[in-house]
Amino acid sequence: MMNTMEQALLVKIGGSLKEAGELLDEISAYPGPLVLVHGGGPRIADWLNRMGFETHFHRGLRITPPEQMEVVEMVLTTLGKYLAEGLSRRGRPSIALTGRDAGLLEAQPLDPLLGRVGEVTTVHTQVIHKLLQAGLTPLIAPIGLDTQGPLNINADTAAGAIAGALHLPAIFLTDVVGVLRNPKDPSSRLPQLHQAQVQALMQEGTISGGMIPKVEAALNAVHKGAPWAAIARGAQGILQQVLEGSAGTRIVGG
Ligand SMILES: Nc1ncnc2c1ncn2[C@@H]1O[C@H](COP(=O)(O)OP(=O)(O)O)[C@@H](O)[C@H]1O
Ligand SMILES: CC(=O)N[C@@H](CCC(=O)OP(=O)(O)O)C(=O)O
Repeated sequence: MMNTMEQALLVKIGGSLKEAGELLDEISAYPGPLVLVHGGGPRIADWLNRMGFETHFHRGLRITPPEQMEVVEMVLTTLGKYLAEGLSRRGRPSIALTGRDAGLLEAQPLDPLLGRVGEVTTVHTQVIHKLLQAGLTPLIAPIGLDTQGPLNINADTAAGAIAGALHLPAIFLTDVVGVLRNPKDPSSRLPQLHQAQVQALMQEGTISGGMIPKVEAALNAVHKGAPWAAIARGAQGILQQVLEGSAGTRIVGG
């Protein structure tokens, strides 16, 4: 049987994670192949604010007027380069990509009312496989492409689509220990959820804000072919703990 620590994984790095150094130590030390997707919501908000733009969310998605898309793309691209450098320095050579590179993420607008917000329609997995074969870790920023140009894709949504296309387990690292029964009580972690339970928690409002795209992405990954998906807090030792089932919330099919 394959050693669990050599299991290939997709890991989504949440933009809410502030301790990037410790997290990069953890991710770079993982002994198996990794495909990484990163967010950057707080940094995007900061730059939009500095540029004098107002930002609004609808169900966890940033409404992105075309004139704000350039800022979103600049922030995510720069952040990807910074993270790739940090991982490479720690001994895991990594390449930062966006969906524009080699046509990686084909996308379509989600709803005209959300502006340049997109969803992934096709993941061109070949480029990911080629990088992995070359011993390089792909680190993907959630920018997709349609005929009009780049689209802002929620990083969880992008990670779910990519994990599904690659049939890889997905771990969404964020700033909470998992899905909480009471969002104010970190000891109320729900260890495992299936689709109907997730939907009930969304309907009653227990799952809200940025947790909505995360659970929806986890469900989508599982529907598209990922064996499972988990939501966990980015911390030292977390990947092993999630693989063992001792941390996070695991989302399963059915
Ligand atoms: N039921 C819930 N359990 C845990 N977190 C929740 C829940 N409902 C909403 N949240 C919120 O979701 C946040 C995580 O989403 P987000 O801030 O978008 O993270 P990231 O930037 O890592 O993608 C948590 O910090 C918490 O405020
Ligand atoms: C459409 C949409 O919401 N895009 C996100 C992309 C970044 C992201 O998802 O970052 P986190 O992982 O930090 O949330 C945004 O503009 O914030």
